Amino acid sequence: MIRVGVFGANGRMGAEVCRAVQRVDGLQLVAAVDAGDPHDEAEGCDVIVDFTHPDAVMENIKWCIDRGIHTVVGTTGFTEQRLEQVRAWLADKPEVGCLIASNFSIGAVLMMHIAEMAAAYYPSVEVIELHHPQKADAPSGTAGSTVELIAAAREKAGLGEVPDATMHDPDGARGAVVQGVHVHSVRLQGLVAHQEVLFGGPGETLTIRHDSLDRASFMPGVVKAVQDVPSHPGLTLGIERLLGIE
Ligand SMILES: NC(=O)C1=CN([C@@H]2O[C@H](COP(=O)(O)OP(=O)(O)OC[C@H]3O[C@@H](n4cnc5c(N)ncnc54)[C@H](OP(=O)(O)O)[C@@H]3O)[C@@H](O)[C@H]2O)C=CC1
Ligand SMILES: O=C(O)C1=N[C@H](C(=O)O)C[C@H](O)C1
Repeated sequence: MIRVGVFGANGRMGAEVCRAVQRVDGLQLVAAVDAGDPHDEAEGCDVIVDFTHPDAVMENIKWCIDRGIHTVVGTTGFTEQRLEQVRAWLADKPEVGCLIASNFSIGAVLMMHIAEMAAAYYPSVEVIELHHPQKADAPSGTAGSTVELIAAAREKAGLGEVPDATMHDPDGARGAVVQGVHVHSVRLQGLVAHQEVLFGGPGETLTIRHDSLDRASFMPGVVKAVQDVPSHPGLTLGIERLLGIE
């Protein structure tokens, strides 16, 4: 039996995770912690799942690692600097695992993987991410992970700059430029989490789109991560290995 705690338990994702954990044999929900609650009720957990806020997540991860508790982290806002900090904390606790994923939905992981494959073949690329208006950050963590994969694939293929990346754009109508790729963030009532990756070359375009229509889409990935993390010490990024995608 894996004893599971959830940080951000009253939030949109945290509440869904609490319900999902309670439905799975072999997992036991023992702590549901939200902002302002004392963390000590989560002391005896084997794994803590964090869906909180980019401003809170680092402190939460440190709290868990210090106590030898494995973590599954869906909260966004990770930079290379933050990941280095997590690696440093884990170095002092070699038996502890921490899995951080910008997106736990299978379709989103496949979208990123397919975008990485396509990136070498098209000079033009842009990302449009679309989310509910309560989302705390922009661009999304998924868009950040996607452009990181695209940028690496472009570099490996010897592609130079995206052709129109230096256009005069005084009002930001062309979106943010992240790792050389234009990223547009739409926030709209009625949406959950969606992303399009658009590729363009001579006489053709390719659009890869993923839609999370319900937060249920993230739960199989979160549950797999909770079951996996105790046997995988150190830092794991993404759920690709859990899905057999490399
Ligand atoms: N990786 C993935 O697949 C996904 C990632 N996300 C990410 O997860 C995060 C949360 O999203 P969402 O559920 O929509 O956000 P919500 O705002 O609905 O939920 C976050 C919850 O965490 C609480 N909280 C804030 N700080 C702490 C803390 N220190 N300890 C415990 N609880 C805390 C908040 O309380 P209060 O409101 O009082 O501050 C709130 O109840 C975001 O970063 C989002 O991008 C979302 C969906 C999927
Ligand atoms: O805040 C959300 O809702 C989501 N956040 C993650 C992100 O920033 O990529 C994952 C998904 O897009 C939903």
